[in-house]
Amino acid sequence: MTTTRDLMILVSGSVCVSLLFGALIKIFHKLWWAPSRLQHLMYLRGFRGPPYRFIHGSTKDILTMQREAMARPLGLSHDIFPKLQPHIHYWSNIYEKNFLQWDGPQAQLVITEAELAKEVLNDRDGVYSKGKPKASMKKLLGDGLVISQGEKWAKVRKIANFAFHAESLKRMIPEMVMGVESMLERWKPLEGKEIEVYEEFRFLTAEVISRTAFGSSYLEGKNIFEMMNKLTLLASRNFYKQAFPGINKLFKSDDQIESERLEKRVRDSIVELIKRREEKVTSGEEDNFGCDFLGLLVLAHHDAIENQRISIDDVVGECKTFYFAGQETTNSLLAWTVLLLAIHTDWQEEARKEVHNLLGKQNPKPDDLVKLKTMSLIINESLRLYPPAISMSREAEREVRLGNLNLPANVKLFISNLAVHHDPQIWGEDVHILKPERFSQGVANATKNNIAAFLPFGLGPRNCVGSNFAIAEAKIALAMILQHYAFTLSPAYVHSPVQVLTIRPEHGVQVMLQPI
Ligand code: HEM
Repeated sequence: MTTTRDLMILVSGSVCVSLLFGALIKIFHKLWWAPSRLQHLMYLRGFRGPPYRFIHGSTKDILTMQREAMARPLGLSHDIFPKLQPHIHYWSNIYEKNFLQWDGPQAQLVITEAELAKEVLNDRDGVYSKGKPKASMKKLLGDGLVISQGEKWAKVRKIANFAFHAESLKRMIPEMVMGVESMLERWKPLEGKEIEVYEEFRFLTAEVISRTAFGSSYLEGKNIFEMMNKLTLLASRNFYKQAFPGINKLFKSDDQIESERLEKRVRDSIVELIKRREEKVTSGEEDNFGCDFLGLLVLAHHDAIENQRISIDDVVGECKTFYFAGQETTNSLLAWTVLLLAIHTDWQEEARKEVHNLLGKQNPKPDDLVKLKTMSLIINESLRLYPPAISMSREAEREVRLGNLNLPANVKLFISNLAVHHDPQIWGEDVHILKPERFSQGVANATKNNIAAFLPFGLGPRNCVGSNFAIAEAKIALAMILQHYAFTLSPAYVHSPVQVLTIRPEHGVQVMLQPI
């Protein structure tokens, strides 16, 4: 005879089975049915690319190709596109210049054509959003300016534009000069010897962003930078990792646990920084929060109008974003430019001549920077060959016509500016050769009026808010180095650009330093 207990077991058993069945159907739909159907639709619309593979999409192939490319020696060649984005180099050759790949179950149109990149980045109809960030990127950058969208983005972008506009930048120049002076002081014992500059520029760029944006020093923010550096490594290592839905919530990988721990510690340290700034006002030591970026953020956090206020987590997210974006990128630009000048000593001499004619032994002043024309050509060519940020991501919010393609809604877009910068059809057969003179008649002339052919700082409403800051810092550092030193490449240098979100020299950049 069936008891009530048996009945309950039967009912709860069937509920469990139907829940499990429902979950399986959902997973099957997400990981197989939806991508397969979308793939079919996109093939019919003329999109080509590697076929979708269960769960992983194209990511396993991408990781394999990247591993193989990293193992191939590069010599001293500047032909870095096949090394850093081997899958894009390969697939854009065998399919189409703009092809379809799969970031796990998500369709992703890879764009290597300048015209399409321009259309997406300019986003005249407001179709292309930044999309949902990967969890690891969110841990690194919070919901800061690089990631945020809509009103929240617009509010902070206004603050950042103000904090880094030309007049504010002028006030930052002396801090930049001071940072370079202390770096050159550190270099004195190494005169006539080998020096590794990537690490040197890490300290410099960290010191400069700390002083100019956060009113502190590298030493004060040291633990934040160290933790951000670890988070960067973890975010980069897990960029293409895919997991079965739900599994990553039940079983966290060591990297996830470590990222969560670091995320919390970074938050605590930044909240401390914010509190110290607030206390200066509450204790009467200062009558405002300050006019640097942190001061403006804290002010926005205390806005009298409630719906204008930004939360403490927003302030933390922006600080993380600027600690990262303000340091890693310029660090990379400086290291690659010094490498190029160490190899191409004729251009080093040209740049030094210009610096001597303009500045003699004086430190650069704000108005001098625009007059360093040869330096601008060299920096542009360095940014073309070794763009610190080699890609940009977007998502189509709705169905849209892109070039001659009909793009379905919710497809991700991956723009490879590295591919565009290394495209011989745009730059000519000497595309991999350092030729700063390409830019001598201006960027428009170098790109034959195709403005999206040169995208080191992006384009359109989401372009880089710190581009002038980065160029000013790079010019000051290079000018002051050239005033004091000549340098050649050390025999110890091994050319191995690697992507750890930005492009880094895997083994550093070693140069021999000769005082002049
Ligand atoms: C050589 C140095 C730099 C390079 C190559 C670079 C590159 C870029 C690129 C390509 C973008 C556009 C991303 C996209 O469209 O998705 C971007 C955005 C951004 N950059 Fe930079 N950047 C540099 C320096 C800096 C500095 C020094 C700062 C801060 C002081 C900064 C802060 C930002 C921020 C906050 C954004 C997001 C802007 C927005 O979405 O509104 N960058 N950067």
